[in-house]
Amino acid sequence: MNVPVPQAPRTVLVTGSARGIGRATAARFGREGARVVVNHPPGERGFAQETAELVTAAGGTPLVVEADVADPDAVTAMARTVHDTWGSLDVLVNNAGICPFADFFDIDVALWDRVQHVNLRGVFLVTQAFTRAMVEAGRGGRVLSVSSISAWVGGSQQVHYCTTKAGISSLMKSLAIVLGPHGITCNAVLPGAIATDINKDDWTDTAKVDYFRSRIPVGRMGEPADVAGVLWLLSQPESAYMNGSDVLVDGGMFVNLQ
Ligand SMILES: NC(=O)C1=CN([C@@H]2O[C@H](COP(=O)(O)OP(=O)(O)OC[C@H]3O[C@@H](n4cnc5c(N)ncnc54)[C@H](O)[C@@H]3O)[C@@H](O)[C@H]2O)C=CC1
Ligand SMILES: C[C@H](O)[C@@H]1OC(=O)[C@H](O)[C@@H]1O
Repeated sequence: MNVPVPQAPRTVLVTGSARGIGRATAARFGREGARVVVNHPPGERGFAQETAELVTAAGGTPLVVEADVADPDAVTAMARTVHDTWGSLDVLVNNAGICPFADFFDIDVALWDRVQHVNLRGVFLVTQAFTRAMVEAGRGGRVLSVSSISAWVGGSQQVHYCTTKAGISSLMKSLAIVLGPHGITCNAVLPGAIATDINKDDWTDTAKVDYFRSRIPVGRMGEPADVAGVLWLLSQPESAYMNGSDVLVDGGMFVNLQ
């Protein structure tokens, strides 16, 4: 099936868009006049409202929806709200994620499960809930999931986290096969070191920040807009033949071994 050109205004869901990369991505899609679902977990409505104001200021139309992506019932309710309000999506950005740094021997089952449920099960739940209607709508579309450079490398304090990022990348490859025949492409974006809250505490270690910066050929840490721009690019008609790809967004950090 030829992938139809998405018709403006497009309807976009960005999970975890109260802050960080998700916020920048929601605002970026707002700039094209999109209808943007701003998703946030319980307790972050204030941040989400700030994102909604940015979407509106950029020219888009926001819809703030609370849902913990790890909670199947909350995801089902979010899908019902979005479909009742705007119908099916054109673009799904699976962005929500957590990375509570911890020593391997300090990771208990509860922490392991929480990271797995938010970062990986959440992508499964949201993608299944929303692509079912996308298939029925027959307009094609995009599923873009934020994996990480951590899908390709390890982290001594990220044993629980890196596995979820590798899982996201793998999930997109299988879904590329399932959804491709419906004109819905599935790709993973793999950011490197991006200055957001997820790193706020970890980057108080100035030696680590200096090491990261020394590994990045473009000479700077990433910003949320660096990732948002690539996510927007991958939503464009010109990316229609990318399906099952991993797209590094790291300034050259991964390849810079020597
Ligand atoms: N900042 C970085 O260096 C990198 C980040 N990433 C990924 O980028 C994505 C966004 O993270 P950042 O913006 O950096 O961090 P962040 O901590 O600034 O933002 C995370 C977002 O996820 C939301 N969130 C957390 N748990 C949620 C849940 N259960 N349900 C719904 N939303 C939830 C938060 O409200 C927040 O908006 C994550 O998937 C992260 O793994 C990947 C590679 C590098
Ligand atoms: C949370 C990490 O510091 C950040 O997110 C990732 O996926 C990479 O490991 C980055 O360093």
